[in-house]
Amino acid sequence: MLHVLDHPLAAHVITHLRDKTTKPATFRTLAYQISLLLAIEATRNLAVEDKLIETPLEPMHGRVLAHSPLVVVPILRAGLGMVQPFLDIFPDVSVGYIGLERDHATAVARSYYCKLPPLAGNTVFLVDPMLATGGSAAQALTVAKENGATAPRLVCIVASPTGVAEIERHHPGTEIYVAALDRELNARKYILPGLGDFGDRLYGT
Ligand SMILES: O=P(O)(O)OC[C@H]1O[C@H](OP(=O)(O)OP(=O)(O)O)[C@H](O)[C@@H]1O
Ligand SMILES: O=c1cc[nH]c(=O)[nH]1
Ligand SMILES: [Mg+2]
Repeated sequence: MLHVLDHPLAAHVITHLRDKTTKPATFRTLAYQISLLLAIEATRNLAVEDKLIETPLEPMHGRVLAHSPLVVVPILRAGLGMVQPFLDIFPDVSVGYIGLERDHATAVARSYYCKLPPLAGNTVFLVDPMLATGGSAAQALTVAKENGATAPRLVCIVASPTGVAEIERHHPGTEIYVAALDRELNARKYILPGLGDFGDRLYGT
């Protein structure tokens, strides 16, 4: 199922990310901000448990996160720009890495790295800012499942309708969280209107 962020702050941040005059340092800050909003949305249904505490005035039953380790898996390299908010807000999180690179001519993703902690029984978030043809994310979901993930969630900043359809075709039922669903792909399989090459804009390459 596709979830599209619906929040004025998300709209504000994504517009500045798209703006071609935004420089890498600002781009990285904005990537952090939008990923934080996505992390909050994608964890809306995490389990909580009761905890008896005392405020300075009286005892009360509060709620805290139940023990449910999270694993965040960026798809290198651009996905690295989405990891930090997960590390900052969740107490019990580990990080895995899947390296995939699209061929510039064919747009087909090639795997060059994989290092994953145990995924079985954990809540797994694959993070990659751009869901274009969907080829990279579909491959990464397959790898995550082969390594024990049961229902890995996909968290992206900008998605194309083609990419969403590709995920639904290969991995039906995947929860997909995006900040924006854009119009289409161009002939070079870039998202329109999109924001250009995320990895290049993040790292100034
Ligand atoms: O949906 P797809 O058509 O597969 O395209 C999306 C992929 O392309 C980009 O990565 P890229 O291959 O440019 O590598 P990079 O992150 O190292 O720049 C992006 O970060 C996704 O991983
Ligand atoms: O529009 C796109 C498509 C793939 N990768 C990007 O960085 N941007
Ligand atoms: Mg790139």
